[in-house]
Amino acid sequence: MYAQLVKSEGMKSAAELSPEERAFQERIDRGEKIEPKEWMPEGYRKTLIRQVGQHAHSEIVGQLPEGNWITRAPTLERKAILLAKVQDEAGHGLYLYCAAETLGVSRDQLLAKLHDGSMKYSSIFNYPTLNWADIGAVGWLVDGAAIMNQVQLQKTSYGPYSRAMIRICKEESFHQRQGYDIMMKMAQGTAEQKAMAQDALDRFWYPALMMFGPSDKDSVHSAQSMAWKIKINTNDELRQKFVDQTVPQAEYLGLKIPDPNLTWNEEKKGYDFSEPDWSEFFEVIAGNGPCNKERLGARVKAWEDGAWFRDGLLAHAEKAEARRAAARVAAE
Ligand SMILES: CC(C)(COP(=O)(O)OP(=O)(O)OC[C@H]1O[C@@H](n2cnc3c(N)ncnc32)[C@H](O)[C@@H]1OP(=O)(O)O)[C@@H](O)C(=O)NCCC(=O)NCCSC(=O)Cc1ccccc1
Repeated sequence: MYAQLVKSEGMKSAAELSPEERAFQERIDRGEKIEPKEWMPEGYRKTLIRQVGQHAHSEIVGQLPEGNWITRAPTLERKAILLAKVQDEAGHGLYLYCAAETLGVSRDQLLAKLHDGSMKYSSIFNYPTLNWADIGAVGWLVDGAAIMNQVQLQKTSYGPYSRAMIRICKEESFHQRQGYDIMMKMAQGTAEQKAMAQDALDRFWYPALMMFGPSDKDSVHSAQSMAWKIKINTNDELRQKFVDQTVPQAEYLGLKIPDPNLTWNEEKKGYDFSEPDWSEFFEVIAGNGPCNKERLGARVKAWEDGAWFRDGLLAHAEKAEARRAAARVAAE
């Protein structure tokens, strides 16, 4: 199995693997889960820290575009739903930071890398949410794309990551349903509301397709990550599945996918569709998207504003420890 995979940069051939690495690869090939204290190649650990850490950062930064609309939700019910959804994303982030911590990196270290720009988060959260229809489009398309990826990641080889995905997927499917419900209301509303829904779809379609990462030929990590079953599918496979799932949903809403080349291909039993503008994608992940500075600025400010609270917690823990130490001495 390993020998058949196309090599990615820096990836060893089957013959180059050490005996430990070969035994590790055999465990992966048998479908065994790898648990925190077990031996793993350094590259496996590093790749997981990168992916799980970026995933956690995406959940945390991902609160910002929707959080922006909590105070402006059109009804009390919509507000309560959106509030719950955004809180769920915070929970996913914390859950994923815990999974990353089992690999020997602290949450503070990961956050420092997010804040200095050396770790990424999903490109999608660098686009603005301009009106209420965008909140529908985010739930429908962004959570829809996130689940398409995460359902597969439930089968990932690292135990803590795979278990985190099971819980997260349950919540993400509620998120996607609430987004689709907003789109339904708008698409069935006044002509103006339907136009807003179409406009939101027009703006979010290609950024949602970019969430799956660059096309397979430009994906530097896929081959090694798939050999280690950190990733289960290629970026293009998941993008295709997402398009095939989403087109009928758009048709049901009476909305048009903004792609003149979208056609059903009977032979592959899937849609042919236009690629996103990859130069835009690479600009966004290099920090030059419409909202990168605003998003990162908001996270750095939240970290700095929380300094007094972290200091307080630390001072309290130190006092409590000093009291325990004094009690131990007195008891001796
Ligand atoms: C598929 C991929 C994202 C990328 O495949 P890989 O094998 O890792 O990389 P590949 O070689 O193909 O790419 C080369 C370079 O390009 C980077 N890059 C690629 N794509 C992106 C991108 N879209 N954005 C930014 N950067 C991207 C990639 O890191 C690498 O750069 P590096 O070398 O690190 O500097 C994978 O990491 C994965 O499945 N992650 C887990 C899922 C996950 O993180 N989900 C997040 C959304 S969760 C959510 O949204 C929930 C929610 C909903 C609503 C509201 C709030 C929250």
